[in-house]
Amino acid sequence: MEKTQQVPLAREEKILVLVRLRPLNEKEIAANETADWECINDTTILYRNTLREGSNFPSAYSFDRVYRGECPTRQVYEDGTKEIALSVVKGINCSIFAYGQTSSGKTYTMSGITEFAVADIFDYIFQHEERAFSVKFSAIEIYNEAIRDLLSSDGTPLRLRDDPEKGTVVEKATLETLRDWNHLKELLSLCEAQRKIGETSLNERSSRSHQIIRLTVESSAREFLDKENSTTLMASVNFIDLAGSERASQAMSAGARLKEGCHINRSLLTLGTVIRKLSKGRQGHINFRDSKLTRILQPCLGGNARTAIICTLSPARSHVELTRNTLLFACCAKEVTTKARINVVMSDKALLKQLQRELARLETELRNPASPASNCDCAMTVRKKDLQIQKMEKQITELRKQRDLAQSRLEDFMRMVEHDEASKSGTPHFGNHTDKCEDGSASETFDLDKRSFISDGMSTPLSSARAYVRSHCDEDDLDEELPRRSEDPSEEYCREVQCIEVEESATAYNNHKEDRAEPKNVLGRSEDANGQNVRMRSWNHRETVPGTSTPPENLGTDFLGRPESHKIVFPDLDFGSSVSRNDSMSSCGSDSTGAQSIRTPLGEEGGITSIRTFVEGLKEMAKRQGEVSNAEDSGKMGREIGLDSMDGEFERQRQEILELWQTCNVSLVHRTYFYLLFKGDEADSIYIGVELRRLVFMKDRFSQGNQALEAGETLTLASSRKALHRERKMLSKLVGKRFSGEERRRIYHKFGIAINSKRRRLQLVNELWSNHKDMTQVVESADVVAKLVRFAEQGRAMKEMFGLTFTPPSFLTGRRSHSWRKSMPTLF
Ligand SMILES: Nc1ncnc2c1ncn2[C@@H]1O[C@H](COP(=O)(O)OP(=O)(O)OP(=O)(O)O)[C@@H](O)[C@H]1O
Repeated sequence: MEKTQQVPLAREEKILVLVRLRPLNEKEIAANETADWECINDTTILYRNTLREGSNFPSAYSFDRVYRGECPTRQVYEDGTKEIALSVVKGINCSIFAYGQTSSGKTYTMSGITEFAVADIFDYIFQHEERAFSVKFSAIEIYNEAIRDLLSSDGTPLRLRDDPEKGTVVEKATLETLRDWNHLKELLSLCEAQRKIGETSLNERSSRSHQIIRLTVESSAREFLDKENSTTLMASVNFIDLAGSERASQAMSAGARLKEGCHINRSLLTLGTVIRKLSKGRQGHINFRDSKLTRILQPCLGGNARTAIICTLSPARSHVELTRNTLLFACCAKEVTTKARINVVMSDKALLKQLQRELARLETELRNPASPASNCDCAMTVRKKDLQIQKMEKQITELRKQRDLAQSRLEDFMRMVEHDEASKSGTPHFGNHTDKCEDGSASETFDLDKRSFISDGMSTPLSSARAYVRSHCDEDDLDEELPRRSEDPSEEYCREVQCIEVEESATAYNNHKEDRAEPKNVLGRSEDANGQNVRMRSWNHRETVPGTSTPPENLGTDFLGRPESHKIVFPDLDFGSSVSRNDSMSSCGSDSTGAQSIRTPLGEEGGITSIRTFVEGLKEMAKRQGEVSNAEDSGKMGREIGLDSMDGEFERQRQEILELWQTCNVSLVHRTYFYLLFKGDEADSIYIGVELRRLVFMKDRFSQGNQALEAGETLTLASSRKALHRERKMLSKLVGKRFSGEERRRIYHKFGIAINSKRRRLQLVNELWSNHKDMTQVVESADVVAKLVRFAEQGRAMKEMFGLTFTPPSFLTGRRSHSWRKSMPTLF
């Protein structure tokens, strides 16, 4: 019989923070330094300078463990970091890093910890012959904000790439499959030789870069290898030796050392800020992207990983300030929570099979009502669902009306545009309009019928805005001095910008998604960044490996495995809002991720024939997961699959959206509408989820140099940039119309534009939405664009119309819905 896939839970835990005090070194002793710090027990370190003046700083600091100078690294490893490091063999990502001022003992500590941990990992592997393991090694350093591969003599900086599934990825980093202990030692020596080291007055061999050594461990049960239902555990452990903070005056650095010191301090400052913000509970924007170090470390700092930080200290009085800084960092770090999961990778076949089984089960249950005992419950549920369906049907009718109204307005508007074009060129146009684009690229036929597509869906403001801008892209008379046209197309633009969906877009989008499937290797997984197949390898070098430690028991058995590729994943979307039906639908959207792999069969196999079936199905899935969760860990599962409310996620997601808008050159009008409409109500979660997925997809396509489809248009990074440029030009035309002279002056002032500067309107619109990190600017940009497009007059109805493709009538009315499937991708 086939194994049932467990739905493991995520485990939230605080970062483990250890403090290691080194003894005074020879130089410090020679300089008659006093040791001002003392570990008074296993968890507390005390500042003992009796001469110190009254200070605001505390004298005692407590952590998970503190270690005195004479304490060996082995002990720091054994009772602190070992358990975390060994999580990797159970499919849980983990990181151990050393933080502290220069010469405080980071490299000393991390080199020992790395070797002990790898020895134990080897040991575990040899004790578990029933599983086939593969261990890969990679090492990079971040030197002066450039990333270098420590396993390659080629000094070319490596690039960071944002991968929608894997997060931030270092491109083209060498990945060595570890053979044995000697191989590991060889690689470690290579890293040591390659790493940037320099002499400062505080440390003869001061590390001038942040070093990250990564081991990626994969394992599969031999019994199931090459079988359809094989699953793989895959996780990485990072050993991170940070460069040390330093004062230029103390390190006596100059020239190259000084420059290095500046880079080191800057990136550590960003790390400190990130940790400080995370310690306060992840509200607001967390600036992970401000340095390469924090981008790479993002998962260890609050993401899907277990993390230990070893803060190293010098006891010397002369270093008291830096020591205090380190302790403050450590105090914040101990408040940071991470949420590690078991990372399970399923083969495509196994995944498909499981989903088909699940689908069949749900259908059977719906067709044959449950046992008499639960009939009553069932009837209640059905009644409830019926009521919900009726309510939604009403909403659909209402939305249809709004859509039809928008459609007729759009048609009027298009007629007006054609008329306008015809009168300009002197040639009458009926129905079709050939649209010349600014870049001189191939013109496009603008067909009213196509534009009014609206059979089932509605477009996002983005698509409509673009349609309008395109239809006017021959208007280059944007200079402030040029006379304005007597008609004001912007009026229509403002009204129409809210409308309608191109149904074809969904189809094309879907097709693209299908095209996205990556090449698979024999284990059914994608190739890694180097194009190497990620394959199982058995381990055959028992005799060469030192260390005999026993693996920790029961590590993470109650974790939630979340996919990076085809992992078992239940929908990421928040299900908690009142629009639960919509949420349910979204869980069936098409995506190329693991989530998609789950969803596709539902749609493609046509197992869902009515909304009731569908809703029940999803509900059942959620319930099933809830059961597993209860069995394993009292109810956390609910949160994992999003049954709770948005839980403060809103701010984080909104920040992500702001950033993605900028990256993907999303229409300013779209941004404004979205920003002003969705302020974090419970019911907004679905829209936010939809927007995020759409943007992530678009960004992903762009970053691969591919096209994305948006409302039926093929977009590339370049074309989206151009569209945005055209939109800015259009908006610049409205500045004079919408704002009085006084208002304009005020706005120019706000955006730092000289009142008498040339083309100031264009300057202004170029400033709008130009800095997603500056929330004041975001708010003001939204305000200005809203006024330009008269958003305020459009009312709340817009919210419901905003890209609302998840209530396709044909689906809800029970028709077997082709268009439903087509409309789904806009959810992602
Ligand atoms: N706990 C310790 N016990 C004994 N010696 C130590 C200890 N920690 C560090 N040292 C010694 O102190 C010196 C500096 O240590 P190390 O190079 O590890 O510091 P670091 O924090 O990595 O410095 P940098 O940031 O400049 O690279 C080394 O000679 C090391 O052997």
